Amino acid sequence: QRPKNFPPGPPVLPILGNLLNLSLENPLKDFERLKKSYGNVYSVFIGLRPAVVLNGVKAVKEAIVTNANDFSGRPQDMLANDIGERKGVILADYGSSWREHRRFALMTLKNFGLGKTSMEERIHGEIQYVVDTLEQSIGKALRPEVMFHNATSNIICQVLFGTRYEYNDEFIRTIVRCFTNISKIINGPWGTLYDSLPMIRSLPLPFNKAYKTIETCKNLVIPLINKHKKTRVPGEPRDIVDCYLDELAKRGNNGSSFSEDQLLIYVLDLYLAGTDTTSNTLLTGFLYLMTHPHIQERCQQEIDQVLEAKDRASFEDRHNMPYVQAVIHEVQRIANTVPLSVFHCTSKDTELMGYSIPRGTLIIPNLTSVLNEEGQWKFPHEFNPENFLNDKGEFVKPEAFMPFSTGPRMCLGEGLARMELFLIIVTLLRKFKFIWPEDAGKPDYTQVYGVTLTPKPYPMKVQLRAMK
Ligand code: HEM
Repeated sequence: QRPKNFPPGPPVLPILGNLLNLSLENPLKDFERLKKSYGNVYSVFIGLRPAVVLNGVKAVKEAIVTNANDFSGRPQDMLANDIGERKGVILADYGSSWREHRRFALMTLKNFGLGKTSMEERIHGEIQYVVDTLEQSIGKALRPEVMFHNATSNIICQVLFGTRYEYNDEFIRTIVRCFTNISKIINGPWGTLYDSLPMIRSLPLPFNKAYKTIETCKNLVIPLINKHKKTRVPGEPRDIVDCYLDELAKRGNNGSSFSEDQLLIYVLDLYLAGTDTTSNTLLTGFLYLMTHPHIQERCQQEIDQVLEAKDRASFEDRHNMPYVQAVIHEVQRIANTVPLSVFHCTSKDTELMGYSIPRGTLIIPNLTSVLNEEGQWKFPHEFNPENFLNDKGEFVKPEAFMPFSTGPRMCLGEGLARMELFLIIVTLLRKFKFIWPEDAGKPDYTQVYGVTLTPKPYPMKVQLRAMK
């Protein structure tokens, strides 16, 4: 039953809690409906587990920014944590190991060139393979999901392992398949049942496959780490794995949170967080650009004007491209790539907007409710770059733009993701015209639910643009 002064919510059934109020396939509409009945801060029981859902910019910020110390934990007893052994960054609880690994990730991402040229070099290097793939597809319809997925995967692989893979490489294909399967299990009905009903966890049910699959991933990465150990020159890191090994040598074994076991999960974390998110955002972007040709053309005009004869775009050019910036941000708003953020958890008994919330309560920041919140956007329910432009046509970023979440747990890959989105979209729009194939019927903007939202697979046609 609800603790005293807990946020309101639908009546709770024994054992099942509110599972019957939520679609296990896609609960986003249910969360929206419950908001209408119970307000911006309400509670649901996912089986036996109490959860508080935060809706709208005010409630989300008040919890995870203003009261960040109380609201920045991660639940530690769900399938995802059990698989990840509570290590790494994404699912680590709010504490010193998380803090050290987060700081280290931000620092190493910076040293590998975020904001400097070398990250741009790596991204541009990978874009060339995308350009080649598109050039080979001129005149034919192609399905872009594998291409974008491989590109974002390679960018993060270069930062992590200093290497990229051919688009048909077995490593990439296996790791992508494994992560897709794990995320399907975690998000699907079996994962939800595992999280809601602890008594079924020891039974031989389909969620056990997730443990086997993560072993396959680890077995792919262990040889890479071993190779780094053999070939590295201490103090001269080539990539993040080398940086971590340097740090490990420096810290030794005296109580540090850094260890080789941590490294394995840390690397898998960054790979996982950095791939699907960015590629799904790109997929949404090109779906909308193809089906809104006037917006695509206006971007191309601005790109031609700003880049003139320059041989390629740099991230700095964004400051001269307000319209392109507005389009990319609008793509992120509509893509709503991580719709319920990553779940948080209260780390102590606390209060929010007059309600009492005990320690250990699951917190669901409903980013969807912020990205389409009425009153925060000029056009909350349509794809319209005007959401990010003021009367003078200048780029502005409303407070409710939080696809990367906010507060101390906010996405640490934001800088990398934004650089990738900008350079990929600008380079491709400069070179190609993207066309919705005539025989493809009406575009379907429905998204497939998961930790990340994905557009349904769609076809794409490309034509070379005459370079100005
Ligand atoms: C468009 C692309 C991306 C989106 C929309 C996105 C979104 C998010 C969101 C919503 C969170 C949860 C924040 C919270 O718990 O409040 C998150 C966390 C995280 N993201 Fe991203 N992300 C993207 C790209 C990336 C990339 C490229 C990386 C890789 C470097 C990355 C690494 C992480 C990590 C490590 C966390 C966990 C942070 C923590 O728990 O402290 N993300 N991201």
